[in-house]
Amino acid sequence: MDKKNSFPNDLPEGTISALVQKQSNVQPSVIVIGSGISGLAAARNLSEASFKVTVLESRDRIGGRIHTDYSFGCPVDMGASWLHGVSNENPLAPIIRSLGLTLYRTSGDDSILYDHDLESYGLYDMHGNKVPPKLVTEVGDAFKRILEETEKIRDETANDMSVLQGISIVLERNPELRLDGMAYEVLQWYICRMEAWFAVDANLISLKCWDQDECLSGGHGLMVQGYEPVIRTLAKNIDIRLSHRVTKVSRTPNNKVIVEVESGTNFVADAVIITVPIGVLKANLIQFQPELPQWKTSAISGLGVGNENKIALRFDRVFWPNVEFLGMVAPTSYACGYFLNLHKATGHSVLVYMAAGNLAEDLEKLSDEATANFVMLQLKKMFPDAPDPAQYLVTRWGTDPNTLGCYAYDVVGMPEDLYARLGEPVDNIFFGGEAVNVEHQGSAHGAFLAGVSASQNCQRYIFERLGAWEKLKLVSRMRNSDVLENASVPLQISRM
Ligand SMILES: Cc1cc2nc3c(=O)[nH]c(=O)nc-3n(C[C@H](O)[C@H](O)[C@H](O)COP(=O)(O)OP(=O)(O)OC[C@H]3O[C@@H](n4cnc5c(N)ncnc54)[C@H](O)[C@@H]3O)c2cc1C
Repeated sequence: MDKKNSFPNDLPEGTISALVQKQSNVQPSVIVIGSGISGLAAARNLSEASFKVTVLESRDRIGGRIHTDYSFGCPVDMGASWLHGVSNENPLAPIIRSLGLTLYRTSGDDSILYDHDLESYGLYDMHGNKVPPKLVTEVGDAFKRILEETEKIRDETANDMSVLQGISIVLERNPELRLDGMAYEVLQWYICRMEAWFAVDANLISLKCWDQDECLSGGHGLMVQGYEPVIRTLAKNIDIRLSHRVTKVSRTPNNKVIVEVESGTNFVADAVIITVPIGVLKANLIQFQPELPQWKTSAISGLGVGNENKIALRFDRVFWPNVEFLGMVAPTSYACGYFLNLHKATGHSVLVYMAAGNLAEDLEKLSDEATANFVMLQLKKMFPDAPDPAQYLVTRWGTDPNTLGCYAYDVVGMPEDLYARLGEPVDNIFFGGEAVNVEHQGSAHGAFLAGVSASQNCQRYIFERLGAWEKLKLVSRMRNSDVLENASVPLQISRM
């Protein structure tokens, strides 16, 4: 029996499907916009509760900001690549375990501001001199202290300011924490790494909100086989229409939604779940009829969107040391940089350069070739004899019309309830997506949870409209045996 198109006949009394069948013989329908991890989580949840679900996706592929590229002959994640929180409390753990995927833990530290595994770093200055590991550790300790002092500034000041401003005040007040020479450059590198977490420069990050993310336990682990298998699993048997760019969402007087796509085709359903990136919402690429209320539009415009790009380089041979990260220190955080050494985690001779904030935006002004050349110049500062890469890949998350940025960040002085408001439904329009998750925004697991939560709200809305919410024993969680099969096996952690 095709689960997508009809109800099973043996519906237990008290389920939504049985109730709806009895009342109207019409299966409740939901359109999900976007086939990233959030949209797929929402679609899967609803599909398993016997809703008719259609996913409309603008790209010709699924996964959104999770995108594993295989053109190097091995998996390379050009969007999300880490599982933040390598533990069973991570909502993605059951899927990862059931698929037998391996994680390479780069750091056991749960901190988001200081998530460094110092032993596996190789840092160099602009002239190719290796930074002594002792200095890296010392500056790391100083940076930790600076962050602690910065927290005190936050606690004693009513008004918000940027993290950079907070750090400047700390250095003014504590001359012993000021650094110079190479130590100053290493400090800039730590700031560069922190900026990469938020995907925005430190002069734009809100001090009030900067460390408010909930961090799951277990540290940070790279998905050795890439994130793609997770996406494929969630997408299994879901009706997904690729190359369907939504341009308009209209509510009708009879409680339906009409969703229009670029080609002019309309889709009608009882409700819609929007999981497009915050950058797409901010750019008003989807029109709403009637317009969204002011409390919603101000939440959309109030959030910031950062940018991060990856430049992956495949070489014919490994010529770099066996460390997890190779970094360049410099007089400003903008001029610092780092490469993730995928060889250590996966055995493939691939380096991934990661640029965030202003640098990520500036790189998008260059051609792919010029970007790869820029990255090679950085690499040659460390390894003058580095050969040309055999292949390279360049992302443009900031200008890609399907994304328009990397993920949400907290703007200085923003109201505290923006994420919550973003997640609030407007009648039968529900909102999922990374930026909606109050505790884990900017992450794959946060986006997944936001999708699950939007689908639960959507189910509740439809059941309430049917007037029988209390009577129903709802299934509002992932219960698919396909997905959770073998869920009791442990997470596989490797360390090469
Ligand atoms: C470079 C980078 C590195 C990252 N690293 C990590 C990491 O290591 N670990 C981690 O946990 N998280 C990471 N993230 C964040 C993580 O990737 C995202 O939070 C998550 O994938 C977002 O999922 P989503 O479903 O909310 O959005 P998306 O994955 O963006 O899905 C939204 C979908 O909507 C589609 N869409 C857009 N406009 C329309 C339209 N008009 N009509 C129809 N469809 C539309 C898009 O094509 C897309 O498929 C990273 C992100 C980036 C960009």
